[in-house]
Amino acid sequence: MKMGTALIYDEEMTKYKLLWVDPACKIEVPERLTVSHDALVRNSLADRCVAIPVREATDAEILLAHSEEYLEAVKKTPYMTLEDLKEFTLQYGDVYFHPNIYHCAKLAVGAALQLVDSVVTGKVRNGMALVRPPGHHSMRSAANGFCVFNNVAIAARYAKQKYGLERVLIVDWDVHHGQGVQYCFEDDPSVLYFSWHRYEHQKFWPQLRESDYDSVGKEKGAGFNINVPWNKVGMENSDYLSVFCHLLLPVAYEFCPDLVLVCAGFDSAIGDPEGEMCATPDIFAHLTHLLMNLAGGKLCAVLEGGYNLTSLPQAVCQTVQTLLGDPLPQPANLSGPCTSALESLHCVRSAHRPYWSCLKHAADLPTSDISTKRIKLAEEEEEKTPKEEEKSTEEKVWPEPPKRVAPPVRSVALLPKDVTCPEGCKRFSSSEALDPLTVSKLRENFLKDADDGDALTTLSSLISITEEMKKNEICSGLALVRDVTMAMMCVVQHAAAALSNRVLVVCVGNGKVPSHIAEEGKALVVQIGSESTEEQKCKYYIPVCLKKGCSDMSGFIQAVFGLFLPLGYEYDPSLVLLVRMPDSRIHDRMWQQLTALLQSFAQGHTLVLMQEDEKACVGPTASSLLGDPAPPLERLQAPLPQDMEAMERLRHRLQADWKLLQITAPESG
Ligand SMILES: NCCCNCCCCCC(=O)CS
Ligand SMILES: [Zn+2]
Repeated sequence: MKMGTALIYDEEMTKYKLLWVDPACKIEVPERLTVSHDALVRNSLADRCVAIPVREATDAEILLAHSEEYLEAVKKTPYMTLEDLKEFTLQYGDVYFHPNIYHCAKLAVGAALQLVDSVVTGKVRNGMALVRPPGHHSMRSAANGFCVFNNVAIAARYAKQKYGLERVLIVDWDVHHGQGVQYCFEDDPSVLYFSWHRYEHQKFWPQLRESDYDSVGKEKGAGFNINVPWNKVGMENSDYLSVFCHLLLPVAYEFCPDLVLVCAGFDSAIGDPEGEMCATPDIFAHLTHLLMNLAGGKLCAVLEGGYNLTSLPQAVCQTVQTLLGDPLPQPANLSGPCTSALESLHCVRSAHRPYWSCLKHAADLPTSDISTKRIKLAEEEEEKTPKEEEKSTEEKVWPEPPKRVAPPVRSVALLPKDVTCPEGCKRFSSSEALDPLTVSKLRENFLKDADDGDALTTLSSLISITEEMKKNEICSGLALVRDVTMAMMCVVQHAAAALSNRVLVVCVGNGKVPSHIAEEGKALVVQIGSESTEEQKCKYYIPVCLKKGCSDMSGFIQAVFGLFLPLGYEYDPSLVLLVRMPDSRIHDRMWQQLTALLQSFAQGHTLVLMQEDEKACVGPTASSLLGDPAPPLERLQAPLPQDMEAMERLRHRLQADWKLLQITAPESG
């Protein structure tokens, strides 16, 4: 049954601010929280959430990540004069104290712990805590980067201690490196910390050598710390999605966490004076969605940074709206990752090759001298060419994120009469008859015997469903049909021709897929099975072969992240047709993961076709279409080398046409 989304916020955390002049700290203002919460209220998102009260963290909880002497020192700050506070602040970097900041810092930790309790006990499915001060820079005995206590690090330790969780994933999409989190867990294999951050070859704050991609963790924790340095500003949506698809998600699924914590900083969004990146607020809807099927959906997002008072609230709303299960926005401007991002991606994948079986086939590191020399050359080159005056971040403009309207009907089911309709789904019965022209075309094009009334009804119903999707009256649907291939042909033909849709067709299992439907590019057909179907005929028909077939979960999930998702994002369809071919042998859990992840595209307009005898799949498919998190896959063993090599060759061949398939910079080959 559908559980809610927690929202944890208390205006007490707005009651501290900078009391003196300090240029480095002036951006960290109370308004960051008020504009974010006001936007959630204004967009009717707050009242759709479960409001959970904050509480103060106890000393014991704070001591999970901090030293006693540090806590004792911070405890004295409420009684300090302004001069004492200034003096006290001097011992730390890029942070300020205030008589009420200790109280607020305890509430920020308490808010994160309340969120963990609500999600882990199942009171809610997921949630977000809007807090300040942020946490990910604070260290065992030091405040830093606006942070006093490490909210998320404490939450991870708390979750493991109180609930006996074995594995916690921390995703830090803030634009700064959460060095405090890295130090906390770098020798701990039970906490996987992933962070991307503005780095500029160590020139950007906090200018730490250990923020680079080669900090992979220590001793038993080797492999469980992943740093993606952004060596240029201006990173866009494509750069973020490429790192998720080709690095974070494969590793995260292999890690198979019991809980996902997000250091949800939005200074990585366009317009932020710290990040100077160009990713638009709607991308956070996709980043959130891509993490929501890990850990059975147990996801806790805790605010970190974010200083542009326009993009911050927009990104917060995009994140919360996705946590609530609303359809995703069409991703904006995917032009393919930039060279610098590809270099970073390549370096990180190579550095982590020894630790993750999904990366075992990552190409070698670009030999270091070439890479640094090339980068030096590139920079000298850049120095020469006069940079056109960059707009300051404050003048940056971007379109309002698109309204994400949930259609009146979430999901329909086209089923034989004897099959019960899953709860939450609406049984589809073609109410209005189709126009006679369409009917006659169906007869002549698709029906083996023209008098097959049932087949005609099924096909015309499928067409009606695609039309109602087009009008956004229905979000998604599933259908049990006698012949999936004929049904697929019919839907693609109609959708591509009549509705000028771009249709992404995902065929799971062997079976002849008439590739002519892909010819003119109105449909992109990807097929995954156990037979190496005839060589890839054209740019729009892409067969993926797994030696052991679709029952091989680790090979399958690599195809999903390494191929299907990047292709889908780049193709940007307005309809997704998911076809379960007869005897595909795919596991239900993998099927549910795929059904959930494909809703990244086409604002969730997914139509699932299954053979009539697969009645048992109706329930699980419906729950994924209704937005329930897919159950976690078991821990994945290594994918077959020959499968990975085949996918590597396929990716290499296709990346010229499909930029999001690239994982290395062009010249490094
Ligand atoms: N503008 C370039 C100078 C860098 N200033 C760094 C100030 C600390 C930022 C910490 C932060 O944002 C936490 S998420
Ligand atoms: Zn930050």
